[in-house]
Amino acid sequence: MKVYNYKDLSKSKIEELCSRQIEDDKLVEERVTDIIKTVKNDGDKALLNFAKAFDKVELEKLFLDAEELKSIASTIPADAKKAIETAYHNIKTFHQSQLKTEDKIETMPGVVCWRESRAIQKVGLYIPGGTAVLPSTFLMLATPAIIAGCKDIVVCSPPQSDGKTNCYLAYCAVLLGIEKIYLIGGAQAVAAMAFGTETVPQVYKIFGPGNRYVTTAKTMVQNKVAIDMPAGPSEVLVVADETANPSFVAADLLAQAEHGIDSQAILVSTSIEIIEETLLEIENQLAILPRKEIAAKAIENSYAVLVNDLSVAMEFSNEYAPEHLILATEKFEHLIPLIINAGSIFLGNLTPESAGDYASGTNHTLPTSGFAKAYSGVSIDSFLKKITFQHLSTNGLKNIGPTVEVLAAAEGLDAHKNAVTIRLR
Ligand SMILES: NC(=O)c1ccc[n+]([C@@H]2O[C@H](COP(=O)([O-])OP(=O)(O)OC[C@H]3O[C@@H](n4cnc5c(N)ncnc54)[C@H](O)[C@@H]3O)[C@@H](O)[C@H]2O)c1
Ligand SMILES: N[C@H](CO)Cc1c[nH]c[nH+]1
Ligand SMILES: [Zn+2]
Repeated sequence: MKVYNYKDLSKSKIEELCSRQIEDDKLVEERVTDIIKTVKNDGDKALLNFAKAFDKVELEKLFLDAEELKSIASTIPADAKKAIETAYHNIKTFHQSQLKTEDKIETMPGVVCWRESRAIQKVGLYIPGGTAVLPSTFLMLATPAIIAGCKDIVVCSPPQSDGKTNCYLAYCAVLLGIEKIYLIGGAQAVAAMAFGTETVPQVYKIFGPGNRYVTTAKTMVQNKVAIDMPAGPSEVLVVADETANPSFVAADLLAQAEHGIDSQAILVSTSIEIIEETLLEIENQLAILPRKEIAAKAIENSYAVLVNDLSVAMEFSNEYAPEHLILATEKFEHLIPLIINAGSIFLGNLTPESAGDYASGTNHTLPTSGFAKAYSGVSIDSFLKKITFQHLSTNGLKNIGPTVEVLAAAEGLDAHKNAVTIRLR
């Protein structure tokens, strides 16, 4: 991990450090364009071929039904079952609290406006399963979809080498009442849900994180379906001062680094001692990690920045716009108002990012690659449309009518003006 001193960084170097561009981005785009086209043209046949090519499995069929899921789920160990249920409870509790009814507003006497929410009827959820199968993502996506009231919930996840899925995903399906999992991964899953195939239903909005193939596919199908956000390779930025614990900081950096070689783990600190001790701790902790090759590669592509005070650290963080921001300091309260761009925040030295990944209740599907400047993470709102209503009484029509008539005339739109005039007569 390279160490920079903020005061030596030019504006363009800061931009470069905050960009997540990877050399072969073009190649991934070309490959994904081809995958989408093939799924659009060949439907299920393409999906079976891609499963063979990318997931190394010859599937007999493209989904597991309720009976099969129940049977796989029955093999889950008791402690995992309990942990999934606890996580589900917290995620459900937090997301249920986001359901709000808005007030009706009288903008002028007799003119009443309000908004009501309606669930998106057909949604597609992508559950990653390449380097690691993520049942936690299943909970993070399906729980708010169900609370919001989505009617058709299509779930795709890459198949295992035995053409099935694991007991954790299957147990989530049983717990959530999801009766089918489509065994489709990568860009082809996104294409299948965007365009539909003989077997996979077409949806209106696609949700879920994934690798660069998945994320590129989601951005490419946006003229056909809505998407939650670009939620690509995981990233974390830790702001640490002299009150931070280097072992904890190293553990948090490695937790995101182990997701994939293209993950980013950034440390911004006011203390060179904390940076140096964290780097040593990373080496120690890496040595005993089963996924050490992946994590080491991601750490190699990451960096640390020495700053002279915490406000500069926050400035850098806002420019980077991390998916996860950890404030590893006892003085985190003062920093909260300075946060502008970030997906989810972890406060103080005792709040590991993993808590949010699994079980605190907040959603772990979050914007990456700087998209936290404009997108929020998944929430109940992601599964809802907000529809506006208005009602004019006789008095309301009299009050608002002249304003509409004048503005319509100013735009030269006489039919608009007449729709009011005819009622005022
Ligand atoms: N931002 C978030 O909210 C968030 C949350 C969880 C996970 N993540 C990220 O999700 C990602 C999951 O990635 P993953 O790879 O483990 O699983 P994945 O399910 O996203 O991707 C696996 C699929 O990628 C496709 N694929 C692999 N190599 C390919 C190739 N050469 N050409 C075409 N397609 C190919 C295959 O179809 C395979 O099924 C990680 O980067 C992780 O950091 C992000
Ligand atoms: N850190 C990931 C979001 O970037 C979420 C996750 C799932 N499992 C473990 N972590
Ligand atoms: Zn994680």
